[in-house]
Amino acid sequence: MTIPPLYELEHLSKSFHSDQREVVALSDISLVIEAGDSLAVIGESGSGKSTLVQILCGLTRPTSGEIRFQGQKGDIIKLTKGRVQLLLQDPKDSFDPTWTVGRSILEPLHLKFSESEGSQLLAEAFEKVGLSPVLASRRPSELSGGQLQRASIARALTTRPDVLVADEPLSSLDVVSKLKIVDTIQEGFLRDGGTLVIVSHDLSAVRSLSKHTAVILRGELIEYADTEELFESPNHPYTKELILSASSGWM
Ligand SMILES: Nc1ncnc2c1ncn2[C@@H]1O[C@H](COP(=O)(O)OP(=O)(O)OP(=O)(O)O)[C@@H](O)[C@H]1O
Repeated sequence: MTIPPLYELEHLSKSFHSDQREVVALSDISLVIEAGDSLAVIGESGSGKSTLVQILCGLTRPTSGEIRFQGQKGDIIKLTKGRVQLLLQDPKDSFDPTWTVGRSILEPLHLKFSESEGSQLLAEAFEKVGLSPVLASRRPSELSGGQLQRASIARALTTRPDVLVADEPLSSLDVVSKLKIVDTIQEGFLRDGGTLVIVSHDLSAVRSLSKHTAVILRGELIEYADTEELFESPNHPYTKELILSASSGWM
């Protein structure tokens, strides 16, 4: 028996209606993501990357076309229950401002782990992302943007998801923190067989993290390839431009 891919997207489109105008965010996207794959989604601002991520997490439904998770159609939230972690660009959104950061991280762990196992996982995760353990007893407003982003990555990894869907997770980080996070995702998640979908403008991070890269331009998937191949010999003129502008520091 063949195992179906983790995700299959077929002719998927998504439109929004705002001010009586139709905005086509995604148009006729077909894509397969296998378990254990790491896929980067790149493209300019407004091209539809976040919309794609939201669809993968079941937070938005496509207007037309189909999405299957492990061969099954239906409500993606139900189908992926507990197996997909979404990591957002703004880490503030994933923490309760009235709780300590540690409590926010420990709370979802109660379902799967004992209290001492939870504390152990929290300590390990903080160490992996390079955060001092004392920060766990602070509130989100007492951490810098970069520290909070690292805490949200620690939180995403402690729940041991099968799939990590990350929308611009590196944007508020300095170079050293960025390298640390890339390393943590590689060593603490991908090496254990996790599946990653990452949206990022940081093409060097994309290059080291992802096996495959999808390029989106105005809602269309214009190129999909093995990451190294795509960076070495991009096919589409837009991809060439994107890689050139990144290497000259414009992205
Ligand atoms: N809820 C919404 N209502 C109306 N239009 C929307 C909505 N969400 C997204 N859009 C529009 O859909 C298009 C794609 O947006 P999306 O956020 O997916 O792009 P993006 O590539 O993630 O951009 P960025 O890199 O700036 O985050 C844009 O034109 C955006 O204005």
